[in-house]
Amino acid sequence: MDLQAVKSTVDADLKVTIVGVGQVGMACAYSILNQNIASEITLFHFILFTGEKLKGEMMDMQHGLLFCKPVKISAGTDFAITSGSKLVIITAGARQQEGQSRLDLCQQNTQILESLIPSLAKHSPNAVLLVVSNPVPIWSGVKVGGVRLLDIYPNFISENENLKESCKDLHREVVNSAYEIIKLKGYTNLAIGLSVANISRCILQNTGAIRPVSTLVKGLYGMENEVFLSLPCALGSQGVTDVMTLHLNSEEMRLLQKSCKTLESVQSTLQFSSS
Ligand SMILES: NC(=O)c1ccc[n+]([C@@H]2O[C@H](COP(=O)([O-])OP(=O)(O)OC[C@H]3O[C@@H](n4cnc5c(N)ncnc54)[C@H](O)[C@@H]3O)[C@@H](O)[C@H]2O)c1
Repeated sequence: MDLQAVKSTVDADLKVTIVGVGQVGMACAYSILNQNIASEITLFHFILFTGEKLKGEMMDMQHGLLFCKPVKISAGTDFAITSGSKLVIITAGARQQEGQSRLDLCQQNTQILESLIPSLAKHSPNAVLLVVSNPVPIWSGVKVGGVRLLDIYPNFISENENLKESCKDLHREVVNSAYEIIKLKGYTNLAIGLSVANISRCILQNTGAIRPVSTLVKGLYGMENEVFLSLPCALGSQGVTDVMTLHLNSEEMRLLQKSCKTLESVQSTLQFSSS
């Protein structure tokens, strides 16, 4: 078997299903199409919510194939069309409105996920599920050459008053940036689409690269309960293969555990139709 034959076998097997064809779903589909990382992109949508839009989105992407590497584009409202996916990306869900936090969407999106995941898993039992619908907790950190600045010079920020203020401003801006974009254009989609395509590449090509994604943190950093929150994780064809252990100072540890408690208290209020 020559290399080309091996390559085409691998490529032919990389089906990605995108669930939900709203702003985020289509930005993910378009970014994945442009990055030549899937052999098939399937758009799936609940029949109740679609009208003619699903067909329109599929045709629009198909018309662009002249300018991309060959990819099969399909779409449908029957779960059977998602069969055999390697990766299922869920973007169906209520979106944040101005003034709403990610946590406000929890109950509504939990019910949507409950209605989707069993059937998606039945048709693609080996797929990695990537949930984009909110709430998705976000980890963010600054490193230079893979090393945290604070690990080299722990007092770098605390000894420099101007820098301390700049860091606070930067932190505020990062935390508020999505809300600012929602205020300006009504939703966020392009950056998240590119970010999802990048995560998809790590999974489909089994790269082992580190990306911040939300994962089960029970047993890590002294957290005892079943909470999912974002930490830097190694990603491969099985999804999250490792969670990175970071050196956190006592303040960072306190904040991480505070986030854990916040998510835990939201989780405890959620109602599941199966329970
Ligand atoms: N993880 C992130 O960083 C990030 C960034 C942006 C948006 N989001 C989230 O992604 C989700 C989608 O956002 P969007 O801007 O594409 O919204 P949108 O309104 O444009 O599209 C939502 C899609 O979900 C479908 N949908 C809505 N209710 C449904 C239901 N009950 N059952 C099945 N399908 C349903 C809609 O028909 C539509 O296709 C939201 O939850 C949003 O908060 C996450």
